[in-house]
Parts: sequence; C-alpha cells; structure tokens
Amino acid sequence: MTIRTESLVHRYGDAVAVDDVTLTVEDGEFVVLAGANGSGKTTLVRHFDGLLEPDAGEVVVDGLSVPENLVAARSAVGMVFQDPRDQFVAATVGADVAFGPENLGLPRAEITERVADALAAVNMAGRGDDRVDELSGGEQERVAIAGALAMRPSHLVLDEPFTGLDAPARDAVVDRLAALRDAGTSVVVVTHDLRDVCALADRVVVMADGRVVADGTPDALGDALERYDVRPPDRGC
Ligand SMILES: Nc1ncnc2c1ncn2[C@@H]1O[C@H](COP(=O)(O)OP(=O)(O)OP(=O)(O)O)[C@@H](O)[C@H]1O
Repeated sequence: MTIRTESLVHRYGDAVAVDDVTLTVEDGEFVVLAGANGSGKTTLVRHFDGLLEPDAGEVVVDGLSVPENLVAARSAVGMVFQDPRDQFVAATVGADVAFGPENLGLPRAEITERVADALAAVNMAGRGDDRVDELSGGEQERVAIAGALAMRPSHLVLDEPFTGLDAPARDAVVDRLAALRDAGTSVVVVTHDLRDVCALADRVVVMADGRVVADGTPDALGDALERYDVRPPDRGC
C-alpha cells in the first residue's frame, strides 16, 4: 500500500509547478512534505487523489494508476485541505462527517458507526449535533480530519493543518495524527514549519521550485532545512 509518483510534471500554463518528481510514500509512513511558499507542495499532493491531471509522468496509489482509477484513489487517499471551512458541506458535525460515507451508498448503520468512530478518533465523540460554524479552529480542523477518516482511507494527506491554530489546538491535532499513524494509516503532512511534526516524522521531503531537493530523516537533513526556507524546530527534533 503505497503512494508513488514517477517523473511527475504539472504545469500551470507555461509555469512548471511540479518538475519531474519521483517519490514513494510507504505503507504506514509519516512523511512531512516541506518547502517554501510556492514550491509545489499543494500541487503535488493534489495528484495523489486525482484532483489534477499529470502533464507527464505517473501517479500510482496502492498499485493502481490514479488518473485511470479515480474512485479507488479517492477512497484510498483521504485529503484535508488548507482551510477546513472550505470543505464543510453540512451545518452540523455529524452530518458533515457522514457526507462521504453517504456518497459511497453505505447502509445507514455502517454510516452511523463510521461517523462515531471517526469523531472518537479526533477526540470529538458525542459532538455530532454541534454546529460546525460554532467550533474553534482546532475543533474544525479535527472535524475535517474526521470527515476524511470516515472514508476509512489507507493514506491521509493534510495540507497545512496547523495554520491559524493556537498551541493547544496544534498539540491536539498532532496527538491525533500520532494515534492514526500508530494504527497503521500512512500520513503526509504538508507544511513549511517543522516545529509541530518533527518528532513524528519518519521522513522529511523538501521541495524547492517544483523539485524534491532533500529527502531523509529529520536529523539527517539538519541544516539543509533552513537553506530551503523550512522552519526547523527551535531545539532540534
Ligand atoms: N491554480 C493555479 N494557477 C496558476 N498557478 C498556480 C496555481 N496554483 C498554484 N500555482 C503556482 O504553482 C506554483 C506551486 O504552487 P503550490 O501551491 O503547489 O505551492 P505550495 O508549495 O503548496 O505553496 P503554498 O505553501 O503557498 O501553498 C506556485 O508558483 C504557484 O503560484
């Protein structure tokens, strides 16, 4: 169970946003995708579930070509986008988390079970009737993660999940991600700030100008991070 890109290229008009990226995220791995603003991180991960089409190269999830198997890719890869408010589709927490499983056409009892499990996994058990617009930023982020989890993905990709969160909310999200990784879900976190996730990361992949310029354990990368405008943790990992 892997996410793999092979010589992936994505262009917006004449501008190359992802430039010949070959990358594998292994089963159960926790990967941080780092790099300065505009380095191509969001564009790259949007290929993992076929939201964008490659201009060249391949994207393969769990052995299947993503562009040719969009439904399978979107079931296998859960995505949490940059601003959770942009992805809510219902007024209440429970209805929002149920939306994905409902679209899969699952029986009501299974939907109820998935919603309860997903909310429990993000420490929001029993909050199904709360209005999403009345939650704190950290709670909204966790509901967005629950929405992805309710699809029971084998991979979870989060784009800047800590933006706008205060320290306790960041800690709560980090705790949830650690628990998910321990339960066997591979996790990809897009960020330009390593402080929150360094301790969890098996690997840090750094992008600059659309290319992968460094790939290794947080310790091995060390000083290279600052060179590429990635904020390293204040006291190491
Ligand atoms: N829809 C789009 N149309 C045209 N150019 C785009 C579009 N989206 C991104 N780009 C450009 O592609 C490049 C890569 O952007 P991308 O958002 O993938 O980078 P990023 O590393 O995720 O940055 P950020 O942290 O700011 O989201 C940038 O130069 C950006 O301006």
